[in-house]
Amino acid sequence: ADVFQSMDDLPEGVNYDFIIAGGGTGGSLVATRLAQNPNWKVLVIEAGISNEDFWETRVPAFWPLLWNTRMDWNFTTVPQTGLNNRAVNYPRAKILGGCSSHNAMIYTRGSKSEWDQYAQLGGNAALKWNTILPLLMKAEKWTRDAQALSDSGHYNPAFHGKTGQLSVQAPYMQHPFNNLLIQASQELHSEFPFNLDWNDGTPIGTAWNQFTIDSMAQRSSAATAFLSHTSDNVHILLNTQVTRVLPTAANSTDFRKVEFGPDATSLKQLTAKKEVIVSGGIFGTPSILLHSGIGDRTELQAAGVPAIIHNPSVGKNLSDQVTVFVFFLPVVRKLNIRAIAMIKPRRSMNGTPHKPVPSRRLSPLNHMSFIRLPANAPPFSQEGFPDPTAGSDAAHVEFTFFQVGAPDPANGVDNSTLQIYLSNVHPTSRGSVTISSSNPFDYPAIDPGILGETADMSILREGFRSLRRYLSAPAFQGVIYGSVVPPANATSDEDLEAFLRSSASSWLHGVGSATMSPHGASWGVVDPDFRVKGTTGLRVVDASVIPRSPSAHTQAPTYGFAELASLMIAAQYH
Ligand SMILES: Cc1cc2nc3c(=O)[nH]c(=O)nc-3n(C[C@H](O)[C@H](O)[C@H](O)COP(=O)(O)OP(=O)(O)OC[C@H]3O[C@@H](n4cnc5c(N)ncnc54)[C@H](O)[C@@H]3O)c2cc1C
Repeated sequence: ADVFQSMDDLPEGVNYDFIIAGGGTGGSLVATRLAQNPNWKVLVIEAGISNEDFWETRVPAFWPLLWNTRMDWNFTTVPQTGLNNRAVNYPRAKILGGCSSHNAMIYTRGSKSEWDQYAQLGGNAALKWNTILPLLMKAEKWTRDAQALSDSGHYNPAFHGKTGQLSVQAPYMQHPFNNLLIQASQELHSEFPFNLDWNDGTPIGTAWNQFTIDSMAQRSSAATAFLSHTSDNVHILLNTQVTRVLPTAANSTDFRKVEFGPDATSLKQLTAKKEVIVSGGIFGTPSILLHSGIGDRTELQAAGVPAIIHNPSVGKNLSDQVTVFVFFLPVVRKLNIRAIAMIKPRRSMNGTPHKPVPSRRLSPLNHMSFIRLPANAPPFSQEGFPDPTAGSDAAHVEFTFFQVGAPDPANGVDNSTLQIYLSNVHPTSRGSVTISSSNPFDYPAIDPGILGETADMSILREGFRSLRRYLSAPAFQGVIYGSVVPPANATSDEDLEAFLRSSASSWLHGVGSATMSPHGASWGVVDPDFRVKGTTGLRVVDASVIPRSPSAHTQAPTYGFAELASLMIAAQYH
C-alpha cells in the first residue's frame, strides 16, 4: 500500500472504487480483500497513526501499556447506573489495524449456536458456523511459538488453517498452575471440563489460550497480517477523520461521497466509484452515520443535524460484556513463579535500538474457561431469568486466568495473588452511542449499559460462586485459599452485588451499535448484505454490525463478518 501522512499528500485525480472509513480490524481486512482485484483502487482513511509508528504494538507483552496513549481514542462512558454511577474508561485504538493493534490478542471464535443465531438475527444464512469456519481457517496461519515448545494437546489442528495470513498460536509458559487447573477440570469435570480447543465451535470448558502472535513473537494484527501486504492499488490516508458520508446529489440516497479532514476547519470530499464502506468500529461507525443524518430524526434534530434517513436503530443495541477483576490467595512457594522471559527482538523496529524486551506474554498463566451455569443455577431456577445464550454450546461466564502477582520481599510484603478476570459474556442489557452536537470532532456519548439489567448482575454473581467452586477443587487444596478481593467472607447475594457494582467494568468487547437485521425488519441498521438500510453505495463492515455478544472475545468474530462482507461486495462487481 501507499501510505500518506496528510490529506495534502494524497494524489489528485485518483478515482477510487472503494473508500473505507476506518483502517481498523474490519476495515483493514475488507480493504485487503477488495484490493486482491488489481483493477480496483481502494482508499483507506484512518483517523489515527500507522502501526509502524508505534513499535510497542508489536511486542505482545506490552498490550496494557498501549491504552491511554496517543494511539487510543481514550473514551470514557457516561456514568453507569449499574456501576453505582461510575463513569469508566473505554480504550479504542486510533491506529492502523484498529483494536487488533492494541488488544490482548486472544483468538476466540464463539460457538456454533451463536453463529447460527447470527444468521437468523441478521437474515443472512452465510453467517452460519459452517460457512464462517472455513473463511476463518483460510485466513489463518497456525504458527509455533518462538520458544518452540510443543503445542501438541493444546489445540485441535483440524480446526486451524496453516496457509493464511493471520498468525495464531498457543504460546505458554511452564508453570505449576497449568497442571493444577487441568487436574481440577478432571476432578470437577461436569461443571469445568477440559476443552482441547475452544475454536472448534464448542467453547465450553478450560482450554489453552490461543493468541494472534507470529513465529517472531510479534503481534499479528489486521495491519501487519493483511493491510501491509497489499500493493499500490491501496492508498492509506492517516491522521484524518471521516466526518460524514454524503449523498452524491440533493434528495439522493446514494451515499458514495465522504467528507474528511484532520480538523473541522479543513475538510475535503471525495466520491467513490463503487462504494463507501464505514469501518469506524462500535463508536466511530454510529458517530459517522449520525453526523451524516442517518439516525433517529428527533435525536438528530436535538443535536442540530438535519435528518436524511430516519432510522432509530443507529447507535442503539450496543451489547457489551462485563468483567470484574478478582483476586485469590495462593501459596506462592508452591506456585513457583518464573520471571517473564526476556528476548531480543530479532528485527530493528523503525530504528529503535535493540533492547531486551519482555517477550510474548505478560503473564505466566495460560488458560481461559468458558463456563455454562447449570440449568438449576439461581438466575434461572429461582429468579426466573431466561437463558440469554444461543444454545447449550454457549457460555454464560468466562474466567481469564491472568496473573500471579510477584511477592515483594525487598519491601517486606507478600502481595502475591492469583488474579482472574471474571466476565459475563452474554449481557441482556443494551447501551447506546449518541451525538449531542453537530461537530463530528466532538466525542459521542457512550453508554454501554453495564449491569443495567438485574439478570446480568445475577449471572455475574453466580459466575463468581462458580469460580470459587472451581478453585476449591481437591487439586487446589493447600495451594489456593479463599478469595481476597472480594474478601472470603463476602458470600451473600448482597455482599457480592455490592462488590460487583463497585468494581466491574466493560470487558471491551462491545458489538451491535449498527446491527444487521433482515431486509424489511422494523429494527436494525444494515441489511444482510451489510448495506445501510435505505441507502445505496454505503455499507458498514466492523464489530458494530454483529447483533449480540458471542462466547468469545470479538476480534475473530469481527474478522468473520468482514470476510463474508468482502466476498459479498466483490461478488457484486464481477
Ligand atoms: C483494550 C482492548 C483489548 C481487547 N482484547 C481483545 C482480545 O484479546 N481478543 C479479542 O478477540 N478481542 C479483543 N478486543 C476487542 C477487539 O479487538 C475488537 O472487538 C475488534 O478489534 C473491533 O474491530 P472493529 O473493526 O470493529 O473496530 P476497530 O478495530 O476499533 O477499528 C476502527 C478503526 O476506525 C478508526 N476510526 C474510527 N472513527 C473514524 C473516523 N471517523 N474516521 C477515520 N477513522 C476512524 C479507528 O481509529 C480504528 O482504527 C479488545 C479490545 C480492546 C479495546
